[in-house]
Amino acid sequence: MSGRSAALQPPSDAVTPVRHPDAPAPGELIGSHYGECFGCGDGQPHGLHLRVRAGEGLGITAEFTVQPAHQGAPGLAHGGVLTTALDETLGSLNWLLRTVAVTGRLETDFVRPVPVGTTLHLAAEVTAVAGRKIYSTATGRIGGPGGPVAVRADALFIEVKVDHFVHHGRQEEIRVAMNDPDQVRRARAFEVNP
Ligand SMILES: CCCCC/C=C\C/C=C\C/C=C\C/C=C\CCCC(=O)SCCNC(=O)CCNC(=O)[C@H](O)C(C)(C)COP(=O)(O)OP(=O)(O)OC[C@H]1O[C@@H](n2cnc3c(N)ncnc32)[C@H](O)[C@@H]1OP(=O)(O)O
Repeated sequence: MSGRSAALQPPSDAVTPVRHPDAPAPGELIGSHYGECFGCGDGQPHGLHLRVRAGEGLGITAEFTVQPAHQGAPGLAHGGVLTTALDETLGSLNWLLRTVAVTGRLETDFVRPVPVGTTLHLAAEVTAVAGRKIYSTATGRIGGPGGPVAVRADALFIEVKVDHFVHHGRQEEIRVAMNDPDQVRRARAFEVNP
């Protein structure tokens, strides 16, 4: 059963965006956007450590292996953790558009339980853009990239400036991030749009 809410239906003036000329090449492993990110950072021992690759066109793929720390029921992944994996994969589409955007709305269908130890094969794509609104969709499959769907999601991301994080983030972490040349370089890569 899947029914998208009205907020996730692109308006009639929505367009199909183009992949940014500086987007990572298809097959390229996309590094973490922030080392302390719960979804993709190496600095979080219980994080998802999601590994994301650029796909063709407006698509991306990712893998996440469910760890014991991710349980919601004995031996099964927590639904919120699975949603995080989808959110992180959908967020990584930012790299293809070279746009900084945050999740505004995210709707998840949980289709099959996902046992601990399972590698979730995720795939996401941008479906439409209308002004600052970016519409996207994702699936998580088990057993392989062509395996049965365990989770799927539709999302609306909203474009923001890098300043969004500087303004809203706790100063302690912002200070550390801004003193890290690698982090500043990653953030700057998004500020240069054609
Ligand atoms: C120095 C450190 C830098 C670190 C950053 C470095 C690099 C980052 C770069 C890239 C990152 C790459 C990968 C990221 C991967 C994964 C990240 C995971 C993603 C997340 O996990 S991210 C956290 C959760 N996320 C939030 O923390 C958002 C909280 N929220 C807000 O910050 C505001 O709420 C905001 C900004 C969303 C909107 O606020 P706003 O004032 O800018 O805009 P406004 O309200 O006018 O909305 C404009 C149009 O969007 C429509 N709209 C808005 N919200 C909607 C909703 N919920 N449902 C339906 N429609 C919605 C309106 O209806 C209007 O539509 P219309 O134009 O048609 O009227």
